[in-house]
Amino acid sequence: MDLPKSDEMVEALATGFQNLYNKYTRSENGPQDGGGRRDVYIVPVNNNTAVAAAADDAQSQFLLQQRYRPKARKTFVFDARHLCQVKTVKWHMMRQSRLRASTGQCCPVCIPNTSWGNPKVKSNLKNLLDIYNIGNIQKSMFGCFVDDLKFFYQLKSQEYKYIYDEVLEDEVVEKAIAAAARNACAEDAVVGDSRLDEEMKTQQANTRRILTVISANVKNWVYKVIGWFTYRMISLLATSLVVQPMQIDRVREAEQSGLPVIYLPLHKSHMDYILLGLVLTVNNIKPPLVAAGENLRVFFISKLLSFLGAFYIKRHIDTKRDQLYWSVLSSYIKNSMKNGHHIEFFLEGARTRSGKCCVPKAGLLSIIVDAYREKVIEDAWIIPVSMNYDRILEGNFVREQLGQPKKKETFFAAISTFIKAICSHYGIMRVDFNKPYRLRDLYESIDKLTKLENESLNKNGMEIMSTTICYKTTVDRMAKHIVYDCWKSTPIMSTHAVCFLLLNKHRNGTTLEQLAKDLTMMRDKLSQADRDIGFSGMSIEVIKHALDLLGPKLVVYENTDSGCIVKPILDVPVLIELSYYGNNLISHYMHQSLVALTICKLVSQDFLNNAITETKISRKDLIGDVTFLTNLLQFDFVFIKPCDTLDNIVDSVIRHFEEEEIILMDLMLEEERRSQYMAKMLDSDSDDDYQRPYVEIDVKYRVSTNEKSLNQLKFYRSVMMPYLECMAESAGSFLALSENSVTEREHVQTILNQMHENLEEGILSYGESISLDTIKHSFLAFEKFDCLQITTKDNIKTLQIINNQPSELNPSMQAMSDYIEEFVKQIN
Ligand SMILES: O=P(O)(O)OC[C@H](O)CO
Repeated sequence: MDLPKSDEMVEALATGFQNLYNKYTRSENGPQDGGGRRDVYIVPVNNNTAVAAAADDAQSQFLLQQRYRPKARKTFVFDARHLCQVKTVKWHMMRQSRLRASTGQCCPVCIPNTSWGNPKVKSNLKNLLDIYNIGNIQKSMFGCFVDDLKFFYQLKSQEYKYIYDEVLEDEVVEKAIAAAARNACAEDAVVGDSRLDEEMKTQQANTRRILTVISANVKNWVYKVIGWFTYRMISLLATSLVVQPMQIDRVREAEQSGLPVIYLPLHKSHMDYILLGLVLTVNNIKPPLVAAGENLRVFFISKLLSFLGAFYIKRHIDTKRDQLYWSVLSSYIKNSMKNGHHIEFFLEGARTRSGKCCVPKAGLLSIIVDAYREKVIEDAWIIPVSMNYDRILEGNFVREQLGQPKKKETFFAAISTFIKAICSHYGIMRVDFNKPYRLRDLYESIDKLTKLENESLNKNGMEIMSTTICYKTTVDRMAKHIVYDCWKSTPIMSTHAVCFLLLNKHRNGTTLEQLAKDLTMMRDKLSQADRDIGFSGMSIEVIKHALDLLGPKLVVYENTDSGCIVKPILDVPVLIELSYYGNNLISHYMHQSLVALTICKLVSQDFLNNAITETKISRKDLIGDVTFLTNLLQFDFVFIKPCDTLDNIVDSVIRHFEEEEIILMDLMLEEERRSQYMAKMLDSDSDDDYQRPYVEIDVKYRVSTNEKSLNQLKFYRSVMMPYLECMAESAGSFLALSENSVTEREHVQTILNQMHENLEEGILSYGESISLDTIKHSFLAFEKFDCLQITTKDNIKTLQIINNQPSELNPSMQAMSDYIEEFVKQIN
């Protein structure tokens, strides 16, 4: 029978009350009022009454009461009168606190002594753009403009020691000066004392010059004035500047411990330095000295940034050739920490051009680790930070990704960006601090891993790493661990989610309703996976907000027969810009995508076109191909933490795919897995593990033919496909070369042109595959695979194909190209 809506509601309420009635009973035990009347209370029906009665001794009664009463009374008891009052009294609705993933925890393997805490915490975000939200500032009659000025004026002045002389007198720097002087005289036939003295003076002057450029010159009053000015400006640009107070408290605690704090943010925008400094300043936490690239040394701005703690460093340092420079820089950073300064630098070196996190460079981190090993500092706090924007101030990096040279930073460019910025809007900005941990803990854990690896190389009769290489590997792994964790805990902003869905699910457009449905589903899945979501509210409103920020140049609305359709514009520059935002989600999908790419390669084409019903793939093949992909993309992604293994990652993806019914659950598979596990356990327990070879049992996975599962598999595959397409184009380009060698600049251009042509012809499926970064990274990967040789002379890079006898370990460029093509073949 079809009930009208109102009848349905009455039915539902009646059933609800009936259930409630069955669960509760009347009790006369309520407190007496003034007139001696007792309130009637409703209490839950105690199913254990019978049990309680049977318990004859006082102790068991007491124990039962302890077990059942407090919880029941606290949770359920309510006054019956309130039920009658509900119609007349205004309800005070208690909003249930939203729970938020407690992201940014330390690695439980490498930092085992820091507690993990709850996976979910009460959502308690704070908008710092509301000045009355920050400190004890009271609203005055003059309004917030004057109030925030007063707030900045009253901020605590921090102590910043100028350490120029300490560095000049540092023994290491003195030795480097002497070495540089000796080197300069090395070519002279006869070197007298006066010649050496002269050269020493030249090198000392050189050192002073270097140091003047490097040294920050922090002024507290500038911090306050500029702090206030930036605060006002950001209030104009952004809706909110969001932080989590709990994270700020942790940072404050670390900062007050007396150890130097090393802030390591992921680099998205030039706003990063400003935001981090501002967030710390308004919370009365001493801001760090910030390593800035020499490209930011532009008129006026460089001085200003130096007053705010920026110290300028060369973008590329050759530690062997630039020994004097390196020793001055190291000494400056070490002495800064020794003198109570905190340090901030970007492990990735430059801002990400693709939106995803970049593979880190370990140079500056090695100085910090050196300082600890040389006992210049007792230890330090590591705080990975992520700054997130609904939209970045820089606009986009499309020009550079399409191969055009980077525009130089100038004073006028900065002013024009600033003017453009205040005429636009940038939505929400977020600053998240991961849980601080000790440098020593991370260093010692990773160092142990490296040493174990070296031991195993030794036992297997392979060439071991030298002490220097061991140390370099450790620091490199530390850097990778830090960015991996940080990227994985970065919150997802509204624009990220919408762009990701448009590119990977609805390239040809969809209705707002469908997009909202997908967004809701994605939010749920991300929350289940403990990813923090940087937006709230109804999905449809979130989408409108994101589309509004992205603007009409990227996404259009189209009226069709089936209603209003939201559609990304499929031009290359637009796709690159959309993928910049969408790529933030790759951190969540990258492992699934690697496995999906491999499954699609391993199963036959017929299967994906639904022509055959079932196929099996071997785990060994799967692992082999995933390993290849991680090596191929090693300059684009950090896929694995140093303390984890690819096997673990593949296993967890397989489990996830089983839940999604992409891989079919198989009892046999479980058996095989168990025996695999047992075999491994027995093998590791065994004393004579070097005599007996370990026999791996191969497991076969059944891939589902269900249409829904196949679509899901194709979705995962699409996430990383642009990177694979770019790699395939790059490998293919070498096969068409008439010469054996070519300059990098020339060849990059050839590849870019070829990609544009292939896109038009439909050979390439994803416009966003066209990416300068990935092309350059492909060269480095091919060099690692010994297919390509890269030589640099007079700052010109030359690429040369290696025509060695190809083997399984060293595939030729042809084999490399064929192999990658198998991953990117088009499927319906
Ligand atoms: O992204 P880049 O290459 O402009 O470098 C940005 C660095 O922050 C300079 O300090």
